[in-house]
Amino acid sequence: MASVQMDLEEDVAEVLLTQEQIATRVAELGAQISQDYAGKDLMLICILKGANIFLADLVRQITIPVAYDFVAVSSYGADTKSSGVVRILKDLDESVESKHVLVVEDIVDTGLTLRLSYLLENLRSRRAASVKVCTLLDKPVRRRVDVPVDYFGFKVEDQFVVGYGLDYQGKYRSLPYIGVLKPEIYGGG
Ligand SMILES: O=P(O)(O)OC[C@H]1O[C@H](OP(=O)(O)OP(=O)(O)O)[C@H](O)[C@@H]1O
Ligand code: HPA
Ligand SMILES: [Mg+2]
Repeated sequence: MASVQMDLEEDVAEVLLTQEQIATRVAELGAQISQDYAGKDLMLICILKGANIFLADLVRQITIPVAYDFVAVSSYGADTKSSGVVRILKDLDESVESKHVLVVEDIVDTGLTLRLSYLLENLRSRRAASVKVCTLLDKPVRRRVDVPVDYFGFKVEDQFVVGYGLDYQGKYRSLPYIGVLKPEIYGGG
């Protein structure tokens, strides 16, 4: 592995999900979504930045026609805890009217990003035919507000995870697997 990746790896205490485990599960999700949305006008909406790697892999496992667009809503900033304030930084470029929308997230943790952004309500008010949520990781023990998760890759425990798009202070997104950071990295140990 390249030396930059080796530097990042030194901060990882444990690999939680390997590249292979992720790929297998993403393929299963792609197959399920292809079956569920067959014959429908499917549009994936990726929440930047964390979900972009999942989106890129997921769309290539979907075997029906699929479009995608991006929104940016950020709450975590540089911290490991949600600030509770969610800003819309970038809106959709395309209309979702009469499309079956699947919102793609890397992780649903407290649920505040999806809830406080009113993204799901917003998409419904723009007359999407349906609005569902697909997240790679679901961390239900930390949930503070109810969020409908229609598809998930893996459930995770109450640990701050990085890699495969997930960051800590903007770092670690490029790791090909999902790992747990050493507590000393974020002052937790
Ligand atoms: O359910 P929650 O507790 O709200 O946490 C989940 C959200 O937090 C992360 O985004 P972040 O705000 O870190 O932005 P990023 O994707 O640009 O890293 C992640 O990508 C989710 O969007
Ligand atoms: O565990 C996490 N890792 C990275 N970003 C996150 N945003 C919410 N939870 C997490
Ligand atoms: Mg983040």
